[in-house]
Amino acid sequence: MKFGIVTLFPEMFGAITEHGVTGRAIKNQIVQMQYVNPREFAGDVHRTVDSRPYGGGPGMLMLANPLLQAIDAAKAGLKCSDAPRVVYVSPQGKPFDQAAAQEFSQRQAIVFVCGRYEGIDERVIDIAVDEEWSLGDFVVSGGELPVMAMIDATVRLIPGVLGHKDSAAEDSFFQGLLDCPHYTRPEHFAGRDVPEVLLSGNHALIKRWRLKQALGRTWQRRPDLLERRELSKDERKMLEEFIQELAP
Ligand SMILES: CN(C)c1cccc(CNc2ccc(C(N)=O)cn2)c1
Repeated sequence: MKFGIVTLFPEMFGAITEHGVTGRAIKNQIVQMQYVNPREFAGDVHRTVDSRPYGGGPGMLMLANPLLQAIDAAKAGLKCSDAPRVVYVSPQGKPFDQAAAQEFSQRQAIVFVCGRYEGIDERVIDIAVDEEWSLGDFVVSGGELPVMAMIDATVRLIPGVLGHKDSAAEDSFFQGLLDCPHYTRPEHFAGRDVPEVLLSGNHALIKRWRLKQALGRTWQRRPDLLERRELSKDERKMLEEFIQELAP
């Protein structure tokens, strides 16, 4: 999978290209990253990429012309048979979630546009942006960090990227639930023991316990996620049991 990144700060992306699962995916050439800096297309001697907003207001906006040229260069640079879709990441976008990461991971390529300042001239969105996505309802200084998070969430779902093939599949967000509690050695720590079932070696029981914990936690912390998820008869029974066990 290829990513074309339009950004004023390409060096920020070292955070995902030099480390961990994403770094290994790039080293193994499962993933390719290319960068285009709008400053390369700034016409004037000062290489200006921002300008004050018409109508007044605080802050600056990214100029359309350098951005549009950078987006075109990024699309061309990916050399994809199907033109890659251009994704602009901003607080005004559609909420990104695991399902979106799953869908992104099946694409051949994506061009991400990282806004800075107070955003970009709207005509760039009208002319060149195919999709607008948001990492959540908050503002950071630039689109780079949200884009890196989206790329990380996407890349780990590409087959062959994660060592233990089940790791991603077991990501409980896969089943629309929060994750269950996890334990590792030592068995006894700070006067707290690992739940017996996890030491039993009974994989059916362990699987059931984990699903029950995931259902219970989701019910406790994120009831909104439960609303969006059909529960099977057995899952409903497990959730009832979990609630019973809370306040016997
Ligand atoms: C209107 N405005 C402030 C703005 C507009 C566009 C880009 C930026 C750059 N900052 C970002 C980008 C994305 C997100 C997110 N939630 O995905 C948060 N912050 C800011």
